[in-house]
Amino acid sequence: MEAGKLIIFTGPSGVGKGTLLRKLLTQHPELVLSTSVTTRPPRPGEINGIDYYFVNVEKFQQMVADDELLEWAEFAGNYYGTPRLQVEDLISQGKWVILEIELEGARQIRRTFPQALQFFILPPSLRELEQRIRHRGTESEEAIAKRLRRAQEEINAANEFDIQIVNDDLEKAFANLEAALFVPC
Ligand SMILES: Nc1ncnc2c1ncn2[C@@H]1O[C@H](COP(=O)(O)OP(=O)(O)OP(=O)(O)O)[C@@H](O)[C@H]1O
Ligand SMILES: Nc1nc2c(ncn2[C@@H]2O[C@H](COP(=O)(O)O)[C@@H](O)[C@H]2O)c(=O)[nH]1
Repeated sequence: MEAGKLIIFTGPSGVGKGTLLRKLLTQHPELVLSTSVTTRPPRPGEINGIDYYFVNVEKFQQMVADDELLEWAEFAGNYYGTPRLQVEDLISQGKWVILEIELEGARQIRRTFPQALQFFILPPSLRELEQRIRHRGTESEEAIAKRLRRAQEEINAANEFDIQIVNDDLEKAFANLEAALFVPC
């Protein structure tokens, strides 16, 4: 059986991680996106167990205490984490598993899975990043402000990651992502 692989996908909120990943999964259905646990309330249209496992703070803290999360972090007022079992099972089955996570979680994974392939997605500018978050229309003003405050700190950490991709033109960014992911060995 081919060896499984862990792939980290990080970058500031609104940069287009989810957009790139949806395209990647459509074209490469053999890849698996890990479903995270979060205390953030669902956005309209989000489905429990598909977009996230939506839990309350007590349940999240219990999962942390029981060591059920591979990594976790607080981000813009909510908790997010990666269920350990699901990821470990998939990797042992030889799957390539993608984690779409924020910076602190990515750093934790880097320590525990140094072999993970790490992507950092950059915006063409902070101004464009702000426009993308606003146009998405999913966050309150307060949440947008929190996410943008965090964005600069995240961008400053881009060089910690193996591969940086600027998501300016979507098709170009996607081609760079595919090329880096499926590099011939
Ligand atoms: N290359 C691009 N050019 C213009 N708009 C884009 C591009 N990529 C993504 N977008 C748009 O930017 C918005 C944010 O994208 P997306 O939700 O994928 O970001 P994200 O990084 O997954 O955010 P979060 O971390 O908050 O989940 C969406 O409205 C999306 O359509
Ligand atoms: N550390 C983790 N970060 C995660 C996880 N799942 C998602 N995220 C990141 O949180 C922010 C906000 O997400 P949103 O859905 O509220 O916009 C974003 O950067 C995600 O990548 C996780 O399991 N662990």
